[in-house]
Amino acid sequence: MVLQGKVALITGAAQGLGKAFSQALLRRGARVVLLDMKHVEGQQTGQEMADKFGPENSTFIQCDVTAKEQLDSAFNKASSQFGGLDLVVNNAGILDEVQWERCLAVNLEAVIRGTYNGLNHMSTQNGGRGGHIINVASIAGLLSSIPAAPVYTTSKHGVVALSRCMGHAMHYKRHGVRVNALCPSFTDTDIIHVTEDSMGKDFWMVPKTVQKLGGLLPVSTVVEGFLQLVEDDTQLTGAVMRVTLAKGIDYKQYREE
Ligand SMILES: NC(=O)c1ccc[n+]([C@@H]2O[C@H](COP(=O)([O-])OP(=O)(O)OC[C@H]3O[C@@H](n4cnc5c(N)ncnc54)[C@H](O)[C@@H]3O)[C@@H](O)[C@H]2O)c1
Ligand SMILES: CC/C=C\C[C@H](O)/C=C/C=C\C=C\C=C\[C@@H](O)[C@@H](O)C/C=C\CCC(=O)O
Repeated sequence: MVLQGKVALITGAAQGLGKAFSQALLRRGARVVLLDMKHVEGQQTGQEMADKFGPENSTFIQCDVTAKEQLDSAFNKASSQFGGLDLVVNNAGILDEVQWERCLAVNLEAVIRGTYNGLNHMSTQNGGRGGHIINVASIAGLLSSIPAAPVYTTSKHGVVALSRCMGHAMHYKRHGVRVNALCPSFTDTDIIHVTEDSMGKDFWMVPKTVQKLGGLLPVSTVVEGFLQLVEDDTQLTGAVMRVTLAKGIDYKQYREE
């Protein structure tokens, strides 16, 4: 996808990966709607983007992705303000094994809703232009050996499965919308600074695992993978991109099922 003039909606865009993805898209000439539940950080990031790239090219909408009305309304606002959507990035996520129901609601249910909303808005069947949905999963969504984070891992496995199903050629033919998953390993953002309050007694395993894996990915490497996926012009759909320190950027290969 050539990004110049395209319209993207990104959830969890106030900070971390979502903010970096937004900035990368704006740099390439896209217009970006930033969604986040954090009002102060979101306003600040929105202002930063407006100052750098022009106020007409981005907007911040406060939105808790788990609240159906807020998410639906944010999609409607984004679409009417910028004249349709071309790219939806379901990125908002949390790591919370204590309030695990919330973890599933943010990481999985809201990504399902965001994927369906993206299809509704971009489908050629509904008068849309077609487009691309990128669901931010995690390497955790491809592993079954993260005992400290069973619900987070489950949620991310769900995101990978959802993206592969909705990225299937059957859906692509119907809607003209590609769906792919992005699976980074541990990256240098706030989410990995876990405490006992959110992770329970096994929280200490996270820094240990990071150490065992050789450290954290810089955000810039994940942005590089993200941009490769967005700018891919081979009609890739249902794909799962991995970004790891050990192997860099690659795609998980699946046998025919
Ligand atoms: N950093 C990593 O190690 C890593 C690795 C793989 C995948 N991921 C995934 O990347 C995504 C982005 O995380 P990050 O690393 O930038 O972490 P982060 O904590 O810096 O950013 C997450 C953002 O999501 C927002 N958010 C959380 N709940 C929300 C809700 N209900 N509604 C709207 N916004 C909400 C937060 O306010 C925050 O701005 C997440 O899905 C995460 O699971 C992160
Ligand atoms: C616990 C989740 C924390 C942060 C969220 C984020 O999505 C990152 C997840 C990234 C990767 C998790 C990897 C966990 C791996 C464990 O199974 C560990 O035991 C593996 C240890 C060594 C593997 C060595 C290797 O294969 O190279």
